[in-house]
Amino acid sequence: MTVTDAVVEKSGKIFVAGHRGLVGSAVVRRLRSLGYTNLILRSHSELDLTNQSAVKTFFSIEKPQYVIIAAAKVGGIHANNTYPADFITINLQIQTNVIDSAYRYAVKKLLFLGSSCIYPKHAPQPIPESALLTGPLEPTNEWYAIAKIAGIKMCQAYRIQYKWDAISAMPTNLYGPNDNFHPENSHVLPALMRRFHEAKVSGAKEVVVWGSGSPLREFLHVDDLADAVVFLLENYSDLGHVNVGSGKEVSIKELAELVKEVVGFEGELVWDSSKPDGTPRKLMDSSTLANLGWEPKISLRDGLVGTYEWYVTKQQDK
Ligand SMILES: NC(=O)C1=CN([C@@H]2O[C@H](COP(=O)(O)OP(=O)(O)OC[C@H]3O[C@@H](n4cnc5c(N)ncnc54)[C@H](OP(=O)(O)O)[C@@H]3O)[C@@H](O)[C@H]2O)C=CC1
Ligand SMILES: C[C@H]1O[C@H](OP(=O)(O)OP(=O)(O)OC[C@H]2O[C@@H](n3cnc4c(=O)[nH]c(N)nc43)[C@H](O)[C@@H]2O)[C@@H](O)[C@@H](O)C1=O
Repeated sequence: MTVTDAVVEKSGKIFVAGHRGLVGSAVVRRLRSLGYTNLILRSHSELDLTNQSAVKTFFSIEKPQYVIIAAAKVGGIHANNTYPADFITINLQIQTNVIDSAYRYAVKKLLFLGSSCIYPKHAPQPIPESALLTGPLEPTNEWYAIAKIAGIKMCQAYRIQYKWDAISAMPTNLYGPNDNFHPENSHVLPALMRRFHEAKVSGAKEVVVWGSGSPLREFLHVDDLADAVVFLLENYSDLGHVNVGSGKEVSIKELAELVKEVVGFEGELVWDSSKPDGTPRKLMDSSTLANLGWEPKISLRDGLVGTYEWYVTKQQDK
C-alpha cells in the first residue's frame, strides 16, 4: 500500500459530482469544514452526467483538479430489483463519462465510490477487499454491483496504463441527512423512519416491515463516510479499493426496534414475508482503512437520533 505524496491543496478545484445527494452533500460539508474553498458543483438538471458530450464540455471548461464521484443511480432492494436496466446502464454511463473525461482533462486525482454489494453473496465475513470477484453476486442487486465493479476496474486500468491517480472507496450501508425517504425505492433505514413517523402521527397501530428481519447489515453515518472519503483523497493512493464500514452489524429486526424507539412509535411490527431479504449478511473488513489511521465516530443510536431530528425539521418541508 502506498500513501500518497501529493498534497491536496486547500484552494484546489474539487468537483463533487452528486452534491445534492446523501453522500455528496456530506462530502461538501466535510470539505468546507476542513477549509476547502474551491468546490465545483452542478445539479443533475445543470449537468446530466449520462450525457458524454456535456461531461466533456464541462471538464474542458472547468478543468477541475480533483474529482469525487458521488453521483449515481441509487436505491434500496426493491428499486434495484425492479429497475435493473436503469441501475446497470445509468451507473455505467455516469462513471465512464466522468472517469474518462477526468483523465483526459488532466484531473490530478479522482475518487470513485462503489458499494459493499460488489462482494459475492456468500463472501467470508467480515469481507476483505480480496473477496471481490470470488463468487456469484446477490441477485437483487447484481446489475448495480456489476456497474460498480466496472468502476473499480476502470480506476485500476487507468492507474496501470496511464499512471493516473484514481482510487476507489467501498462504503457499507449509509444513512443520515439528505437521505432518500421514498416509501418503496429507498433503503431500509430511511424507509422505516418515515413509516414509523407517519404511523405515530396518524395513530396507526401497526407498521409493515419487509422480509424476515433476520438479515444482518452494517450501518455507517454519512458524516463518518464523508470524513473517510476526504481522508482517502488526502492520504491514499494505490490500486486496491478500500472498504469503509463501522465494523458493527445489526439484524433488520434489531434495526426496526431501534428506529421505532427513536421515533417514538408505540404500535406493533408486522413482517411482510413476500418481500425479499437480499443478502443474508455483509459485514465488511475495514482493517485496511483502520491501519491507515482512520476510524468511525458516530454510533448507530446517536446517528439515528440526529437523522430523525433532521427528518422532522427539514425533510417534511419538502
Ligand atoms: N446510500 C447508501 O447506503 C450507499 C451509497 N453508496 C454510494 O455512494 C454514492 C452516492 O450515493 P447516495 O448519496 O446514497 O445517492 P443519492 O441518490 O442520495 O445521490 C445521488 C446523487 O447523484 C445525482 N445524479 C444521479 N444521476 C445523475 C445524472 N445522470 N447526472 C447528474 N447527477 C446525477 C442525483 O441527483 P438527482 O437526485 O437530481 O438525480 C443525486 O444528487 C453512490 O455511488 C452509491 O453507490 C455506497 C454504499 C451505500
Ligand atoms: C446499500 C445497498 O442497498 C441495497 O441492499 P440492501 O442492503 O439489501 O438494502 P435495503 O436497505 O433496501 O434492505 C436491507 C434489508 O432491509 C429489509 N427491509 C425491511 N423493511 C424495508 C423497507 O421498508 N425498505 C427497504 N428498502 N428494505 C426493508 C430488506 O428486505 C432487506 O433485507 C442494494 O440494493 C445495494 O444498492 C446496496 O449497495
